[in-house]
Amino acid sequence: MTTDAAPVPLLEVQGLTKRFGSLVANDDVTFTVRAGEVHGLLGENGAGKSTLVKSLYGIHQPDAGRVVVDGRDERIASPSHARDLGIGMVFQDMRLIPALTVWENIALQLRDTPRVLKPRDAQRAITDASAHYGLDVDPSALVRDLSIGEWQRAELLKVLLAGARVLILDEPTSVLTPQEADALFDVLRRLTADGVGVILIAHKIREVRQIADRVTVLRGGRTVLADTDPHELTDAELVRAMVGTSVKPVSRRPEPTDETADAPVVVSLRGASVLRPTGVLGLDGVDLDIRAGRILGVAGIAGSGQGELADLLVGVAPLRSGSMELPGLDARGTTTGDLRVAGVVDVVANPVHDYVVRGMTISDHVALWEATTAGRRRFDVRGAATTFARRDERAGLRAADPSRRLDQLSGGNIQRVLLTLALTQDARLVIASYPTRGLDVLTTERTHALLLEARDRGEAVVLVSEDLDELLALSDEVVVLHHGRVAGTVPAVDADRDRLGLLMTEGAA
Ligand SMILES: Nc1ncnc2c1ncn2[C@@H]1O[C@H](COP(=O)(O)OP(=O)(O)OP(=O)(O)O)[C@@H](O)[C@H]1O
Repeated sequence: MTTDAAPVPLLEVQGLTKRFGSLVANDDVTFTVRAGEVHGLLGENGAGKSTLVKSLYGIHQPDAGRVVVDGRDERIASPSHARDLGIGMVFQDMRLIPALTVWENIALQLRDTPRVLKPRDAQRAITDASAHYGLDVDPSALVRDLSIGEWQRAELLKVLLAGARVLILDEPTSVLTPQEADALFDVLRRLTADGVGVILIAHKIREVRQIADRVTVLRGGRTVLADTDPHELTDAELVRAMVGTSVKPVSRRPEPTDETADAPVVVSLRGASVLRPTGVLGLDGVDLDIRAGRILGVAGIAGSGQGELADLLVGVAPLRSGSMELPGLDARGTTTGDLRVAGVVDVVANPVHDYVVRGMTISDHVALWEATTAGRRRFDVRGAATTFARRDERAGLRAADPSRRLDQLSGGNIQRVLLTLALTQDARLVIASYPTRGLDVLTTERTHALLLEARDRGEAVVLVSEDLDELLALSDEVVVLHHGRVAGTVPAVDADRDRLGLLMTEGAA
């Protein structure tokens, strides 16, 4: 894709430094994006990737350094200024307005939005762009009714129609199924063929290999590898650049056995149905036995009932019909509080929204966790730092200092705190929804090991994930959900990507 590359880079960063108080999040960073390339921005959790792109999108103001756009020095004052300069960004937490249609959302951000919108013109522009880039989405659909993949495509269209020539994507695949991720990469190839420069924040080496033309690696806020063709490096060299040391071989589970297939049932669902807030059935007549000492993988395309299943098991969503028996849990009832005290631990799918309390430190969260899992009303904030240090040592996820505010940590570092608490809890049942989303390579490995350790201690683990490799590597069996129903339960020995993929998309035969 470099044949039509412009001689002047689309974007150049020199010596960029950004501090938050005494913390230096970006330290003398160098970074270049050329027309027609996908530039992978890599690094461990907390390395400074999001901070860098937020400076490029005008959300943060750097303390030092130059940002050169199309050969001109710019001080990017705000996101709208960035958009005027042709820089667009798609966020992890996508930012469309759910109550509006796709075209209304897009029209709101077009450069020359007229005072009176002409729906037909706007819809035609969107349909043309959808066809050109292969971004399939219905302009008249309400955003709240879209799947995550469609939502992301709508977001991309919005950014492209606003005139982006530098497109920033912050971990776009973390919410996508493998098929959706492949489709997104096809779109990125079309964009680069048109001369767009893409900045892609990514954690998975496989994806970097699949799509990135060049990579830059940040470590501890500094550029440790600039502007490099990833094909010149081995996987081990790439990971070493990110983490700074050699990496131990990947931990793989031993061959799955059926020794625990008859282990005691911890929770049993029969004909379990759960309503979504919109009033439609999210989970529809599900039969499932969750057993001690086993990992039950849950697969499905986004919105197939995974969320409702997790919510039911942790007491957030009530049963509409059917039954939930808890023979292996000494629970007084099925409220969230009862279940937590009985040893049900929840790694929520979206910690930033559903776990983090704004303004509170890690210690505060630890005290809250300890109190609710013990069914106490008293919060021991003073003892929390010590407790957390013990858990951190046991988990080995290198969580941040407990005096820091949780809402000020990077996404991956928030996840590490939650995992450190959840996977050192000695629980009865762990519901882990997308536990490695947003985690760097090493932390993902360690989290996998912790889930296997929990299983080997006899905990029942329900692992919800869109990463089929992860499900296949860890699960003893995989249940596939399709439109809220069980499309099939496949023992790990018989499971492969094709079989799971077919059940996910087609349902039961
Ligand atoms: N608004 C803020 N206030 C204080 N510290 C911040 C703020 N935003 C980021 N940081 C800190 O800056 C450092 C870099 O964070 P950043 O989010 O850029 O990392 P990242 O590489 O994107 O990580 P991840 O892969 O986990 O998303 C971290 O130590 C983070 O806690």
